[in-house]
Amino acid sequence: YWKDLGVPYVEPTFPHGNLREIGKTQHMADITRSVYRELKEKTKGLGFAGMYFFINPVTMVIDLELVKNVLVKDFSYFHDRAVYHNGKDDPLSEHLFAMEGTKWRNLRSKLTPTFTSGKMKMMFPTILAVADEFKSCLSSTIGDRAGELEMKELLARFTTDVIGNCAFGLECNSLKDPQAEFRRMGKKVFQQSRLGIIKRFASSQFRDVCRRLGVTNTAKDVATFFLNAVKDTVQFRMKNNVQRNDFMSLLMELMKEGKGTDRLSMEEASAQAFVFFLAGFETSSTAMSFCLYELALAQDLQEKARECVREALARHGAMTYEALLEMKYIEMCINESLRKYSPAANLLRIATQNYPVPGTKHTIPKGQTVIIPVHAIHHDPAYYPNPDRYDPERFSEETKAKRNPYAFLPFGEGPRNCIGLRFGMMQARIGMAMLLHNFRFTLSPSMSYPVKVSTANTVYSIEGGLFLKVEKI
Ligand code: HEM
Repeated sequence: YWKDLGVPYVEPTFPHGNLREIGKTQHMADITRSVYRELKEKTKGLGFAGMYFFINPVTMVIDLELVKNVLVKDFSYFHDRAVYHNGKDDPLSEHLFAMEGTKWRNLRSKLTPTFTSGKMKMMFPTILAVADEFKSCLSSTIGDRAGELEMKELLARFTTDVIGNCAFGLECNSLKDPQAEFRRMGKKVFQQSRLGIIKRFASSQFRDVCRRLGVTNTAKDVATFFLNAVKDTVQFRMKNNVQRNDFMSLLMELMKEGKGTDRLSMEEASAQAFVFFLAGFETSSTAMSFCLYELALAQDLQEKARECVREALARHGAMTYEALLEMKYIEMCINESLRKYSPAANLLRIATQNYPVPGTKHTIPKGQTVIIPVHAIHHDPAYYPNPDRYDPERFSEETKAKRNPYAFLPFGEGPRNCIGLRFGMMQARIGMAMLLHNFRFTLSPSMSYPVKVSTANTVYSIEGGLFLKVEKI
């Protein structure tokens, strides 16, 4: 296909196309990074390269101008994401991340008000309370002295409790109880077998056939757990007339208002709660893990970040929403982790109509998957000199202003970008500020460096654990 079109591509193998090593020796980030590196020069003037997911051709966008067209300028051609969903057999798959067309647009505009800065400010005290619990949990584990802790799991428990509290109004208790059901279920969704990863990709490519065959990607026990969690919460709130300023309340309103298909059913509401939970905890906790890892490697940067927290707290007298907004260096450190280790390694779209690629004789045909290789762009020396170096100064106002904004895409871009961006950044900032203010982190002799990336996780994350020496300050 690509050869006939005269488009540079990487030779595929049957039946996986370019995905042969996925979940085995490579993460999807490695695959797209190597295609990007090999073909960037050869695609000058064209702006894209060819790949294969199984037997299907996929367009990989390389030029940032074309990235902007796909995500923003020509959004009307690319409003859907190449994600499989099957509401009939797997109700939890019918969520905002996977929905298409008008149904997606209507729900997106209804859910957007949940994430305004005003709402973030209201949720701030809840997140702070979980951060305090996180601090107590670390303190009691290490006792008076320094101790070695596996921080990746602890951070995942922190974000699980935050999102459980803010989205469901539920105490997930995973900081207190590592075996808490919410944590167990969350883990199960992201840690997949190679077969599970391949099934996910295959179902995204052969959506109609899979729907006819009744293929599902959500494990039965996970589906039962989340459907019951939402049903119980809704029933409890209705019975006891509970009013809260959280995501669940908004969903309950959408279940009451509107007519016909406009009104959310219990299953549809559960699917939205499910995706907010999933999208909310793993991404943020991996971003924090990598940030902590880099700051443990570079003690001077860690000290600078700690100083930034101390100064803001001294100015405001306590950890307030306003103090948090002033912690610019913490934000720079998190952004640099999101650059170097973007939790979502790629963005996916489908062309919903034939798309003539500007300035070329080519057309992306209707139905074809389009991939934007975020991880590869974030490691391109043309945008980030010495890209494997961790350097928060890349996100100073001055340096940022000189860079093409489409070279930084951890939350995607355009109308279909991450709806939870503000919330994700807020919980990461609060978590990092609390950790650095109270503890010092150094490398542990029992861990090998540099850390490896897990090929079994859809999110770009550390293989095994992040063992660090943690010392009270
Ligand atoms: C550091 C944290 C986070 C990262 C790195 C992240 C990243 C992303 C990315 C890359 C996308 C796809 C964007 C695109 O295709 O252009 C996305 C979509 C989405 N994210 Fe996040 N996310 C984070 C936190 C959150 C949180 C906290 C929530 C909810 C509470 C959330 C909910 C969603 C949803 C619902 C979508 C689908 C939006 C749509 O299709 O309309 N995310 N996220």
